[in-house]
Amino acid sequence: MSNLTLRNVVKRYGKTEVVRGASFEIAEGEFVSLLGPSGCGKTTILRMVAGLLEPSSGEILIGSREVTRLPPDKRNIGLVFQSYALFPHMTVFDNVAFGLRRRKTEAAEITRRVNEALEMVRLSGYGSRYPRELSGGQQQRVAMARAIAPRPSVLLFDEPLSNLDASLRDEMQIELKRLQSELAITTLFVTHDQAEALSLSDRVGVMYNGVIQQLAAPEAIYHRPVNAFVASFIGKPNRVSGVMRGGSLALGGDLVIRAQATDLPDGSAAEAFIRQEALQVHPAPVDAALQGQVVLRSFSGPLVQLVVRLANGAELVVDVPSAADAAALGAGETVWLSLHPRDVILLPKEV
Ligand SMILES: Nc1ncnc2c1ncn2[C@@H]1O[C@H](COP(=O)(O)OP(=O)(O)OP(=O)(O)O)[C@@H](O)[C@H]1O
Repeated sequence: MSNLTLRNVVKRYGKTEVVRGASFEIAEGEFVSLLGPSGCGKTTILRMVAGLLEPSSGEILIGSREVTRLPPDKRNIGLVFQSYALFPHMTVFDNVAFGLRRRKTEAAEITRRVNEALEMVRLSGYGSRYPRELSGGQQQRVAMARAIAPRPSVLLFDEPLSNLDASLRDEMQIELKRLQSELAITTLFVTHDQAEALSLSDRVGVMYNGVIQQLAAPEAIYHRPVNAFVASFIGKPNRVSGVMRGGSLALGGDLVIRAQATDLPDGSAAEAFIRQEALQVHPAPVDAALQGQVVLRSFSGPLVQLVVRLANGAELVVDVPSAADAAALGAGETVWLSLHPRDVILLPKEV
């Protein structure tokens, strides 16, 4: 086991920088996800760590060993891809044994480690099957067993669950979390699925445009985003613009959003990001609430979603638990929205 360090890693194609100076460290046993929209550069980072792509500049270290220009098989990493990439003509046992045989591990030790790895992914007894005789989820577990059997220093996952259907993906997420915490292997996980990244990771790096915008614990990413990209990418919150007046955001008319202490100067343009679950709906006026009108109501089972239009034309989406009184409100009704100042994320307006 080792930590993984990237120092100012850049990848350039022609004049385009697709990774612009990535610097971060993953501690021993830590699980870090890179999360971002398609094309942001997350897979490129993973492939450089794996040794499948050479950085244009910068350094990659596993433990204290510099591996920047070493081939993949000299890095002691385990790789799991979206496509499983199992060898179709080999049994499950031989697939899992592959890395160990390449290292000339002794036969008895191979058998022991393959069985141990298959047990860890709950596939004991499947050793003599071929990949085509397994479900997608089982094949992905074989791929995981193959990655962990040689006891790598670092595990790399490239969207490993995105080929699985939704219920299997949830199940595999729990499996993966269990496996990683049992093995405590340093892990870099690439995904575009924010729920997956938030629920699995010790820290999440949100990427956009070749830059890691914020690398922090899931709660910090969700509640204390550092910029508008992170705030709007995670959870798709409501977003309203205004001007700072006495520590609150004035939206125009007499609409004001109170926030917690902020260092944004009075008179500056700012945006408030408000999660849909942070707003409370009232059928009658309450203190410091925003008055509006319900323009849309949709029922989704556990939640009713209301779209409320404020006097300035801004529309806010509110999630109301189905069992709450406010869930009975319908289009056309006048409502008041309240929220706690701590639930308002205020950021300077980006131009
Ligand atoms: N060989 C290449 N030549 C030129 N540009 C490339 C090459 N490979 C990747 N890119 C570009 O690098 C950028 C980052 O790609 P990357 O695969 O890392 O994105 P990603 O965030 O993993 O997206 P996805 O989730 O779609 O895989 C993209 O804009 C892509 O078009």
